[in-house]
Amino acid sequence: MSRLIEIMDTTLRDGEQTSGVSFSASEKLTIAQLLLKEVKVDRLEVASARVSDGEFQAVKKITRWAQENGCIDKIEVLTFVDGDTSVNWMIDAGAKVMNLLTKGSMNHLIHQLKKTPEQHFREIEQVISLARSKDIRCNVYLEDWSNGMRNSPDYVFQFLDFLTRQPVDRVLLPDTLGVLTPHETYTFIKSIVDRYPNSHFDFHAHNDYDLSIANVMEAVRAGANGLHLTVNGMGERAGNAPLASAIAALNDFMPEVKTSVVETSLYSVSKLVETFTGFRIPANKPVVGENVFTQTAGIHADGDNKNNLYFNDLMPERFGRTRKYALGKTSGKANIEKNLQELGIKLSAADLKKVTQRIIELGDRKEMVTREDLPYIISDILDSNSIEEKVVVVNYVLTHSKGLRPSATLQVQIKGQLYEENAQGDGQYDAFMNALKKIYQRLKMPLPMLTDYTVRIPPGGKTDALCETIITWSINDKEVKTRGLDSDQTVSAIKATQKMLNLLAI
Ligand SMILES: CC(C)C(=O)C(=O)O
Repeated sequence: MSRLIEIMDTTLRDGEQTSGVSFSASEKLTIAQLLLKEVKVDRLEVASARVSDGEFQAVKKITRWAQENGCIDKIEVLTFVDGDTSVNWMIDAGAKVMNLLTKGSMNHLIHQLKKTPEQHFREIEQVISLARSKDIRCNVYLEDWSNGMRNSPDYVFQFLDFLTRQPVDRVLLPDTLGVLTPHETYTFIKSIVDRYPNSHFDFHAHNDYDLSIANVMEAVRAGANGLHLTVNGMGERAGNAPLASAIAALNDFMPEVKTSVVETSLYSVSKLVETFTGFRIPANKPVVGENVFTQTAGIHADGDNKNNLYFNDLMPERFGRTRKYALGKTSGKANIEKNLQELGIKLSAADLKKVTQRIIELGDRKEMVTREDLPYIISDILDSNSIEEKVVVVNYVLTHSKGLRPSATLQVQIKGQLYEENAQGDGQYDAFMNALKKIYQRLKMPLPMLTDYTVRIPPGGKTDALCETIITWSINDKEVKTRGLDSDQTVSAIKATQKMLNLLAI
């Protein structure tokens, strides 16, 4: 039978200690509801006591909701060894579980509190006893426990002996400065679990050396009963152990344990926290980052078609996500075909080659091409297919400066002959058109009237590659629309104009 590991999410307490992050009361409640109802973490640490009036109001809002929804025992608040102050704060805020912050290393005890272990334990005992008399349950944090195990293990064990005699539900073991190696995490926790087999121990990792997930796994292997995690790894300095990665690692590498967390809800809570904090999820962040289920190399997309050669167990669907195939200079035909399949578009081999070529060109210019761009690229290419290039805009210089009118110098090749003109205009494109008009007037050739000019970008707002200009022209009472596509808006208008010139020349 698998062992159940309790997951305590501390995004709203330790996560909020990320520099520059502060949740409003409503944001805290929304995140708490999502974490408890959808993600189904076991417990939530929502605030530190006494921090501010705003924090007090937020806790009140959450405890009121939790009372009504029968989960008040899942809401925890970090409190201090401060006589009756934190306990009274808890009572007023309606909270029922306190995580009492105490000193887990001799170093902290001597230099910060300037107290003996006996004094510290006596004060802790008083707070716990008061809290219990008010029907508040107690967990105890041993702050700086990891350094305590390194430098003052006798003190740590003296402390743990003391706690076994207290009405405490859980002992919380923080690697406060994120300094533990996986080996130490295992050894320290194993020695504690072996000595106190009937107590409950949570491990609280920090990510200063990027070892938080490895440490979380070693803590579980050593027998820890619970883990403290945060959404997106938010938290002080380098943050805490990220919830999504920890759950994925436990599920995939430790079949002997299980958690209650619902993997498919991890992405939505991650996005919610990103939105509320403005703290962007790195695109390569495991499980929740934008790019982590995107195959970029064509050879990988090709392998996906051949017995899923490039898949691992982290299938995006597990986390409510989908695999994507990037478009760019390394993506190749296989990636483009995958995207076309998703869009339900079929192309001839010749057109596919042209689309591939265009995407490589865009990629070479360091421009990002998204799936949303693809229909625009295709329609541009199909459009151009049917037009014979009798008129080519060969070269142009466009100027735009403060205090001077925009100007254009233009060279156009018409049926093999090169013509050059320059002109000014109200904008760069207007200057371009005025130069073009001069050439056409010189040749006594008519130019249609521009009657409409529309600019669009592909939907989703994610592209930085493309802008589409659709120009409506009117000539001899007939209307014709041409389209140009480029990352530069003026260039896309010039491309649409060249198409019109070629339609005219037919
Ligand atoms: C405040 C304490 C509990 C903490 O977050 C830590 O030690 O990491």
